Amino acid sequence: MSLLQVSHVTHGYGSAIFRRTKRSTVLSDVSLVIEPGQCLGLLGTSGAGKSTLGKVILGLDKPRNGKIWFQGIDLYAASAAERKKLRRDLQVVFQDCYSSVNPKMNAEQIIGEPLLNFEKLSKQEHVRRVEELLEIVGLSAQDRTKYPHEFSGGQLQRINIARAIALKPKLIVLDEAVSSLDMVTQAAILALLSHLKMNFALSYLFITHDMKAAYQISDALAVMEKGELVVHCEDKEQFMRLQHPSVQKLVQSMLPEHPRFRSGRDEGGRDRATVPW
Ligand SMILES: Nc1ncnc2c1ncn2[C@@H]1O[C@H](COP(=O)(O)OP(=O)(O)OP(=O)(O)O)[C@@H](O)[C@H]1O
Repeated sequence: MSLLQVSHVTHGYGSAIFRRTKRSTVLSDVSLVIEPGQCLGLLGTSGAGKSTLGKVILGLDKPRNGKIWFQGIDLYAASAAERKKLRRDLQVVFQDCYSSVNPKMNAEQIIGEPLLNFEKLSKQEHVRRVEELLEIVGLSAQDRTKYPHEFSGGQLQRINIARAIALKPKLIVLDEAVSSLDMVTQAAILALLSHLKMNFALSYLFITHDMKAAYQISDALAVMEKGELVVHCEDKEQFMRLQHPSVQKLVQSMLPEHPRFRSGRDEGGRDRATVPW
């Protein structure tokens, strides 16, 4: 059974006014799957509908049509008890690490919030779990008393990741989660996410416009255009070889500056199926 199955989802915004329907379609008949332990990179230009799909998958925005199956349960038809369980297993990390946290809460309060909501831990156990989570994401136990303004953007995104993994979820929606970070920090956070995925058997929906970042972290890749899923490929190496114009454009966008890697052929005249670095 797939972990997540998005089945023929259509969604839009707007409302019917005086019987005249003024609605825009943002998602058109989107279907995809994410398997346990898999990262699906979801690419597309601005306004393609990626974040809207993320919200629909998170259970935050009921689609007009179609179904979201998460762990075999119809997300929008689930009972209250089922929804509570699904909420634990479905987490999110957004792009803006600063607006994702309450500036008046310290790291312990931020990371510990889901634990307080979902688990009954003693004060001692609670602190120990928070300290452990801080260390898992590459910060130190002493950081628990610090406030958001005392962290860099990269460190704060680590705090957001620690909060997202606190309840040992199955799927994390990473919505442009590394996009606002500088290249070095971005690489470090991508390495952390890959490490966590392997060690905690996590699955990700990695929403991005950055082909290089998507290639680095994903197993499968998909492309959205104007609300439609135009490409969905289970194997990222195979994706790189697709002739679809959107894929070609994305592959070109990630070619390194070095002339050796600019052409589609290597020194021996062989096809470069993938981009080496
Ligand atoms: N709450 C909303 N009300 C009305 N329109 C919305 C709303 N949220 C998004 N949209 C519109 O839906 C379309 C898709 O937006 P969405 O944010 O899902 O795209 P995206 O691919 O994630 O783009 P970006 O990479 O810029 O975030 C856009 O045209 C956007 O203006």
